[in-house]
Amino acid sequence: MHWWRIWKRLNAITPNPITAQINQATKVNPMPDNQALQTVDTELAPLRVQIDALDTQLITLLNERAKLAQAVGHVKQKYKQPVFRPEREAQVLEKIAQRNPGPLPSHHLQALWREVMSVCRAMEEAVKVAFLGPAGTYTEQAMAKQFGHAIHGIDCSTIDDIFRTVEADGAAFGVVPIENSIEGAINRTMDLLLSTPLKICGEVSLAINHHLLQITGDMSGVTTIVAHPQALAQCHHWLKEHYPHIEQKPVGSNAQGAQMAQNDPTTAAIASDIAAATYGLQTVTAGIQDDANNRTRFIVIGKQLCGTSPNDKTSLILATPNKAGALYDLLEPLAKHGVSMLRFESRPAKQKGWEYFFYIDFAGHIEQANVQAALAQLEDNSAFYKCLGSYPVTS
Ligand SMILES: O=C(O)C(=O)C[C@]1(C(=O)O)C=C[C@@H](O)C=C1
Repeated sequence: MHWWRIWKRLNAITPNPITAQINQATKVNPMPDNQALQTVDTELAPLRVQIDALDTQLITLLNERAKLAQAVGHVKQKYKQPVFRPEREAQVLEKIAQRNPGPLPSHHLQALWREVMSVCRAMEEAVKVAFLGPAGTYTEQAMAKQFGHAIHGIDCSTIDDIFRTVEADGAAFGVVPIENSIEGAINRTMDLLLSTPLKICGEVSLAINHHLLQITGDMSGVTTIVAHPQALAQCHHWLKEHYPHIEQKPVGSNAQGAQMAQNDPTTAAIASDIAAATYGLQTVTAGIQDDANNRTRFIVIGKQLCGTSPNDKTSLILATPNKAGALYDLLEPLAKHGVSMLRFESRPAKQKGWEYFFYIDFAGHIEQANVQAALAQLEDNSAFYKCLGSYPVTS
């Protein structure tokens, strides 16, 4: 028997003043384990009977919901319509929050419902989604946040691969990072959006918590720290302060770095807690990003156009004619038609020196009359115009 159990047994027979003090201070139940468990279980029994009864009702209700989703699936099949409808899912999630009487927080209920819709959707068809692999990346987390877990994830090794896989119908959707709250735009995604025929049909915002990971949690023999260049940049000051002499090596993804650290004690990785669990690494230091509110926004790309939801945004790429006041003229239609701009980024037009493409997000859906009027005028004013799609806003 473990010494701690023997000590507890002895104390149960002859209460000693030190234990009594500790018990008082920490409010530990002084009853021996089995007796305490029995007493607690007796008091819990009627509550558990009620939980079991509610679980039975929930099982029945969830299966009723799944049967309705199957019926929806048959109608969609008849009219050759897509299974995944992001605007409908956004509507369902909004209703969940509106109808929630508590005490469960709405964002927890919504997370549950994402999984409910994911399994209902899978009764229609398991949607194929391409993400930046290997297992354990933030992109995989973003994919699960958007689609739930009942999907067929296809792991790709680069952002380019994700675009190509979806373009070639190897997956119906892809999830790619587009901007980070510390480092700004993900340039490769921005550049690929310019030429792809794919549309944006959703977005996911994810809190990013980077941890320093090593196979045994010991940094004494570590000669290299590996991570995606974005993660290295997001932890730049922390690394400079704590490990200024260890070489930093960029790799394709943080999960790939974690995979490398799994097989090499001289390598430490910067990755998520999911990657740590996936590759059996120990956390040397948690939360090493320079900004505690580090977030990355991901977009969902696909061939599908999204219908309207309660709260949509639209993304465009524009270029101005090369003349004075062109940018002002370009954006004037947004103000004129009461459309609010949410994001404005520029990327150099690579073929032409000192000319730019402008990436603009604004509130509203392309099916709204004021948006259509603004877009018609924007298109007239632009030297280049591409609409990337309208899709539900998520926080
Ligand atoms: O309403 C639909 O179109 C459904 O297929 C049902 C459902 C759901 O479970 O609520 C499932 C998948 C769709 O992406 C949207 C919603």
